[in-house]
Amino acid sequence: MTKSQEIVNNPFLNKGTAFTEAERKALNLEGMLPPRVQTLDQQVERVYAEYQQKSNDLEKRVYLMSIFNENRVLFYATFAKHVSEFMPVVYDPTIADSIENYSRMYVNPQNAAFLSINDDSRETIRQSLLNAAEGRDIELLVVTDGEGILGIGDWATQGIDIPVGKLMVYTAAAGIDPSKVLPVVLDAGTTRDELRKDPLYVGLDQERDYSDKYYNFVDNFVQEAEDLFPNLYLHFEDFGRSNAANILDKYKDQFLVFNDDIQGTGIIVLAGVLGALNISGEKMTDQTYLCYGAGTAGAGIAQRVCEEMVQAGLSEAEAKKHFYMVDKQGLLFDDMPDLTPAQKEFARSRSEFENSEDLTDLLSIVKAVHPTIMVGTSTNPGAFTEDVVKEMAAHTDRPIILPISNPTKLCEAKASDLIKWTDGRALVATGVPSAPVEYNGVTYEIGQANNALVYPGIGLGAIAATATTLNDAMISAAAHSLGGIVDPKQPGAAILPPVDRLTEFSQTVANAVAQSAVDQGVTREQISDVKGAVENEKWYPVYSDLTDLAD
Ligand SMILES: NC(=O)c1ccc[n+]([C@@H]2O[C@H](COP(=O)([O-])OP(=O)(O)OC[C@H]3O[C@@H](n4cnc5c(N)ncnc54)[C@H](O)[C@@H]3O)[C@@H](O)[C@H]2O)c1
Ligand SMILES: O=C(O)C[C@H](O)C(=O)O
Ligand SMILES: [Mn+2]
Repeated sequence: MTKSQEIVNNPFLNKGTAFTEAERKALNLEGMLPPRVQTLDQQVERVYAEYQQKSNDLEKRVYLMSIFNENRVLFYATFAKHVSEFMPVVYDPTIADSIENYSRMYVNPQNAAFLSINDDSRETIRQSLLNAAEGRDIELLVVTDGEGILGIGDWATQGIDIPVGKLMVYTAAAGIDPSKVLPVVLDAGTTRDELRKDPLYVGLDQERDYSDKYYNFVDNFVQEAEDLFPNLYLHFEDFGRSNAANILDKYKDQFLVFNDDIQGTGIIVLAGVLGALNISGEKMTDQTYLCYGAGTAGAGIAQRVCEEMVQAGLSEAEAKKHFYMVDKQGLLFDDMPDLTPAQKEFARSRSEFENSEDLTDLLSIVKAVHPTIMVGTSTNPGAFTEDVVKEMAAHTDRPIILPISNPTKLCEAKASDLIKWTDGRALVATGVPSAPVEYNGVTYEIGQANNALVYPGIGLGAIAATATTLNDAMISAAAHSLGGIVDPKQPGAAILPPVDRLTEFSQTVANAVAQSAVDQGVTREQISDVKGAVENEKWYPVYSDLTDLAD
């Protein structure tokens, strides 16, 4: 390829019709582009107009991805102008359709690294990461093994769109430089037979590996990534229930790592609960918490809220008494043989109930324990039925209800139903965006309890502070920093800040996390001006002069 072709084909350099006359001359681009030089604003207008022509969200997403593949500045400049409109298209829920159709729609690897358990030597992994990074200095890496994609299960290699999409949100929300990021998928096989049988499937045709070989593969990847990119922030996403917590626990004291489903979700739900208590005027330590769907996210959230009760003055044993975990078996009891380690922490004793054998369905459980907070992470659509919700609302003034299973088709309840069934008393947030609900003359704004509202700021804060670890104090600081953004006195106020202010509160979260790291002294460098360090780390979608790339 000639140098001029390399430039126009490099999404980190390409400006399309916005290459200036001087650049076209200096870089030998004359004749390679139509003659009129356009501004970035004009390009953004053109992209948005074309986007609006697309007939459904998946087509819109495919179109935006083509812009992303060609020109990062143009993609992010357009995204910045339409944040709340683009979020559900670029990210959840439309990303779920794009993952399910990934192989048949395959067009471009999107600068991702694809690693295979069949070739898991450290040399191959190292070379693969180097190839995908193309000499770029990587500071943020999002990795999945595709086993627990949202609530839609095992999509193995097709799950790569999750790291790609999460990284897009990092840049749009927090201004992470898109040339410093790397999406990675670890293909360890799949449990989904229909994928394996599909001749178009681009991943490995083999059973998912659950042996030590899998952990060895993950370890080779982590060690090589940490070695190649020494200042790395390593984000784990959508690993399966049997692996996610193990992997986080294995690396969290050694490297700067983050599990979004456990920690990010814990933070956003805690922030939502704090927002709800701010509205109701109730105390955290008076709450009774019901986790419905005690998997990776459910347990991560319960741990975070429990930690908050401990910080509010309860002993750990006292705090745990406020929690009830429900999974497929019903209410979880400590004599059940198949509990996960995280479930065991919160399992109850049968002796607490006269009818423990009957506590196998949500309605009976709600009747027995009278929760004041109910969080759904079960992937069981519609599980928060009218009966369940009315029963809950009969025993508490302001029931806090967060059905956050994604995507939309898996959500435990619709926000509009929750408001209606509780006569406007419920304090609600959902995992995907929900439209405001009109009820009895009040407009109820529905917050989005999605980790996307916090993980970009956490990453930016940790990277800007040169943090060496991401610890509980930093995580708690992130959750508390979102308070005060919503006016709790406004009737129908949301419990979480609105997505159209995502960039603003990502900055707030980043400042809080960076400040906490600096206060604790867990940074590589001495930082005196925390806000300045966060601002310095930010990238903005504007073109820079490329004439000096000329030979
Ligand atoms: N909004 C957010 O920010 C956010 C973040 C993470 C996960 N989630 C969503 O939460 C859901 C769960 O994700 P995860 O990573 O924890 O998955 P997971 O597989 O680890 O956990 C799901 C749990 O639900 C249980 N379950 C399944 N059917 C059930 C039923 N009928 N009744 C009770 N429990 C049932 C499973 O046994 C499992 O323990 C997904 O839909 C995901 O999209 C949302
Ligand atoms: O990706 C999302 O929308 C949130 C979360 O990480 C999930 O797994 O559902
Ligand atoms: Mn996730």
